[in-house]
Amino acid sequence: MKDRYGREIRSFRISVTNKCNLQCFYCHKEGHNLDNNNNRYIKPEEFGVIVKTSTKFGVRKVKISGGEPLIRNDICEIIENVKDKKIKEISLTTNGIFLEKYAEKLKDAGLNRVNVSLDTLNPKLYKEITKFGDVEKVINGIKKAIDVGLTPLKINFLAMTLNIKNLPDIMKFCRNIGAILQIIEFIPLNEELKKYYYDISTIENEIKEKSDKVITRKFMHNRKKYIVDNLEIEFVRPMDNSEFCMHCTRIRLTHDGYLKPCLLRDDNLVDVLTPLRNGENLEPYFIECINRREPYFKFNKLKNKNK
Ligand SMILES: Nc1nc2c(ncn2[C@@H]2O[C@H](COP(=O)(O)OP(=O)(O)OP(=O)(O)O)[C@@H](O)[C@H]2O)c(=O)[nH]1
Ligand code: SF4
Ligand code: SF4
Repeated sequence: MKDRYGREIRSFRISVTNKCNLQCFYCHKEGHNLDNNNNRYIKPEEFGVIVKTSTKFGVRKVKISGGEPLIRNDICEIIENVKDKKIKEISLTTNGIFLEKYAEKLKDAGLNRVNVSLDTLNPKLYKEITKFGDVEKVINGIKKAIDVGLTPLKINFLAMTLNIKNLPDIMKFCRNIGAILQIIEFIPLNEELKKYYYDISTIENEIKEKSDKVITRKFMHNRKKYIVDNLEIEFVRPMDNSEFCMHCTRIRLTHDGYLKPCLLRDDNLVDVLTPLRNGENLEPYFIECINRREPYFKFNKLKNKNK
């Protein structure tokens, strides 16, 4: 099904918890919502029903996120329930601290690949950014995940003024271990964070010039992917980027059971857990969520078909 802006629905990002073992100063608290009610803790089989319904509207890829998804001790059961013949890929985004411990079990449960956040290899700076994190654990987790085949593994590098000097080291690391590098533009959530904003277009231009090949990821916000000396580098530039939003094919589920039409909005959620627990058909709730979708950064070429 397409939304009012002609955008298809292909991927479903499900937050399985709003809790995290780290406290990054820039955290979006993506899993966080108005409702902090334990009764709305979603069970593995409930994720299964919700994801199965989403496949009727075009979803073929599931991204599991948090908070930190690996703090749920039933994470493997969640993955087993989400598996469906129509779902072509299940991936998970993690801070990597518990990855070494879980990698093999996740793979056995049916997870295809992981994205790991890594803003620096420097232990001191890593701790400064994450408050409690030990970067050694993350590095070991990444290596283990590659060993067990949770690949292609992506490293998420959030480009900020305070870590941009670390980018060459991260590039070298990714090249050595065969990971894909995602360079993500930082979205300052408040005035105080604006000093960390770093415009990644200069780096993108440099990389574009050096690259051997450029690929556009259709259905993934039309993101550009560059290949430089065997290293794949992808740029994620959501800030004020109307093209990014125009090609957005994602819906989300909050950790407490609301369908979320857009990452950056909390005012248009659709409760799907209550109807699920009342034994209702969930399709009308998905239709409502899809109808509420709007590109956050609008582009004047986009036409609202209802107008
Ligand atoms: N604004 C916006 N940003 C997004 C969206 N999806 C992902 N991002 C950004 O991209 C970052 C990386 O997301 P990941 O969860 O690692 O996965 P992904 O890159 O979206 O997906 P894959 O490349 O397919 O693994 C997030 O931290 C967000 O900053 C989206 O729909 N809207
Ligand atoms: S690891 Fe992710 S969820 Fe946890 S605090 Fe950092 S940004 Fe937030
Ligand atoms: S900001 Fe909203 S509309 Fe834009 S890409 Fe992200 S989720 Fe999609």
